[in-house]
Amino acid sequence: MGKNIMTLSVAHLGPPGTYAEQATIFYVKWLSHSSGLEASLRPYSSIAQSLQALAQGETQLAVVPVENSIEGSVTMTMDTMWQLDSLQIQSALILPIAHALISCADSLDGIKTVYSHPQALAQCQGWLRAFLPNVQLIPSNSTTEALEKLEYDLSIGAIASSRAAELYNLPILASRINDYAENCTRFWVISQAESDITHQLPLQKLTHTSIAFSVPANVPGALLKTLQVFAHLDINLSRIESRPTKRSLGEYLFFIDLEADVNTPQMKSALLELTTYTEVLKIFGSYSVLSANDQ
Ligand SMILES: O=C(O)C(=O)C[C@]1(C(=O)O)C=C[C@@H](O)C=C1
Repeated sequence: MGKNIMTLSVAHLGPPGTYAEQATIFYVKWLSHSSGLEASLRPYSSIAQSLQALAQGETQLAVVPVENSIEGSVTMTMDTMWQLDSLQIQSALILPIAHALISCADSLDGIKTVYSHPQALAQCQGWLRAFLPNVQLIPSNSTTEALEKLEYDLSIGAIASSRAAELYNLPILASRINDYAENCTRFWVISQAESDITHQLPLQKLTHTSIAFSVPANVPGALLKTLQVFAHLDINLSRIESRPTKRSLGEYLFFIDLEADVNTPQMKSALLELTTYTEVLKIFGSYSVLSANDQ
């Protein structure tokens, strides 16, 4: 098969109009400009399903949200990355997020229920408390999942992007309702580990590495020992998050982003030394960060 002839498919959270789709469109345009690779978009109904589709080979890439500047980690992404084996991060991209309240109601007074992804509801919680204190908030799989209901029920609102409102031809009742104006979400572009696609994607300077691990016992210094490995080798951490192992209360997995390329001698020896202090260690790979700010 010709190297650049096949069209890649990219899984993302749907239905159309999500921020994940917006991030995917940005990445696909960037791919086409920088390497001539063409890609088609495949929406899935949850973040977990888009990663599972990738793991099962239904698509070659997936674009998933990882972290938001207001609300922090997207837990569904972290948990699924841990559960699925052999996934590799190819790029990170940062997308500015501006939420709108979309509804067919005449005014805010008519709204009884607001749907959105839990991340979006959380990013607008102050605005919701101030302007819609008595509405019922209903979490959905994505910001756009409930949009099709809106034209049939004037008492429903949804929080999504103004781009989504345009796409579904729905009115915006309030714009820029996120509690902090500088709202950004980081996404990862993911492939299967050691897949052919790795060799086709444009070469980039690998500036970050993401890993996750569990520690063998809940003893004093267990986390400290792992962090000291990086401190001693002068490797900077840009993020650390914990998630429950789900095995028992008080037991955690740690997700760490490092500012270094996995192929450097320091990182190679750091990761080797790290295995002495970890139970399970997953290396999600090295990548560079693209900014979708100027789209
Ligand atoms: O529901 C969407 O539109 C998404 O793309 C998901 C998601 C997220 O999970 O963080 C992405 C960006 C915003 O932070 C809000 C929601």
